[in-house]
Amino acid sequence: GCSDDDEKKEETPTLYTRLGGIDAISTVVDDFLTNVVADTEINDKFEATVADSYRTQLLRANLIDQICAGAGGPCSYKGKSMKEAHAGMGISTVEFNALVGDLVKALDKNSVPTAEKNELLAVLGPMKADIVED
Ligand code: HEM
Repeated sequence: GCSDDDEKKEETPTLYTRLGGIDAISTVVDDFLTNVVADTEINDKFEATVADSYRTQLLRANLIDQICAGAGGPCSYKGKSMKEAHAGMGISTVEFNALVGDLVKALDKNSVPTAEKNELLAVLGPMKADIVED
């Protein structure tokens, strides 16, 4: 009946909501891409992307959708699988970690709290196996 126990508990909002929704995620992705392009450890791999504004915008849109969807938001990722997208690039663990560092910097710049930061990294971390080739 009406006991408190039967009532719907306050559910924790999705990670998507706690990150601040699509606008906040888009800002993080923009800062992330800025960091990547400035990161001499990995920016050689993005030379062709940066030289082509269509490719840059597509990458931005795919990253926003991927993070939104992975965080439980109302987006669907329409890009390639991580294996397909990175095949033959020879990405190393060192480079993978550098890119994650660039994402962490972007999350910190936007004051994303530790819990949400770690949850997002836990969504992306398992993709390493499909991206790194060393
Ligand atoms: C968790 C880590 C990573 C995630 C979530 C991720 C995500 C993505 C996504 C969503 C795409 C677009 C796929 C498509 O076009 O359909 C992409 C492409 C790409 N990624 Fe990654 N990536 C990661 C790590 C890396 C690393 C470590 C490097 C290199 C150091 C890298 C280099 C690239 C390049 C060069 C492209 C192609 C961009 C273009 O289309 O011009 N990625 N990645």
